[in-house]
Amino acid sequence: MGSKNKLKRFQENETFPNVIQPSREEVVGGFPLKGKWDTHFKNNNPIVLELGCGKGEYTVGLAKRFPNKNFIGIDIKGARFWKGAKIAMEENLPNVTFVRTQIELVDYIFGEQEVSEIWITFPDPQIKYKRTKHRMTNQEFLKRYRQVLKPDGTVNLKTDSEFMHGYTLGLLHGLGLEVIYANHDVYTNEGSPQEVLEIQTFYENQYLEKGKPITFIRFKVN
Ligand SMILES: C[S@@+](CC[C@H](N)C(=O)[O-])C[C@H]1O[C@@H](n2cnc3c(N)ncnc32)[C@H](O)[C@@H]1O
Repeated sequence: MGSKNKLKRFQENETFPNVIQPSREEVVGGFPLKGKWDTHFKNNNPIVLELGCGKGEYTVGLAKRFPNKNFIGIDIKGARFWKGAKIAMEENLPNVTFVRTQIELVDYIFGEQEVSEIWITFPDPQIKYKRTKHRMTNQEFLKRYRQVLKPDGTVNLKTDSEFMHGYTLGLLHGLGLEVIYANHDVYTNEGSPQEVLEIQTFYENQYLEKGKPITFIRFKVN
């Protein structure tokens, strides 16, 4: 994407009522919506996050399927989720919001047990040992997810990365955390939830074109 186009999207994001772009200081210095997201959505419906949402295919796709839940897509790249925000506005989806921030700050943005469900869609697997701290299912991230999730809350990981799939399963096993469902090739082996099969993301489509199997895990962190 050219820089002109990015700038245009940044400017448009500023005008979108379903986009929040706080500074880091605003987030760590006491984020006003923390613990009060019901005031933003004007209802008490369950809150579902998509972390590293890119263009926000899951945020928008799930929001259409589950109108009685609220969906929040988080990504540091606003020019990407501009797409999802625009679709949500055009299709009048009041249960969609995007926040431009770092996933590492998730526990500054949501109060304890404020979130019902988390989706992590095609994260960069960060395979190199030195990159472990950026891997989105490492123990530090799991701690942050535990902090914001309800006790029975679930995390959903959809990825093309066999490494990420195996790493996460191993870690969950070692920590004694419950794996509700796991499938190492969702389009070949039956049994995955409908939304896993029906919603496809931008990155996913690139992997599908290369014939890569897509994996899925639904797990608990409590
Ligand atoms: C590989 S892309 C996947 C995007 C999308 N989920 C999809 O499947 O098409 C990973 C996304 O995570 C975002 N991301 C990576 N690390 C992040 C972080 N620490 N905080 C916020 N966003 C992050 C990137 O900007 C990128 O959009």
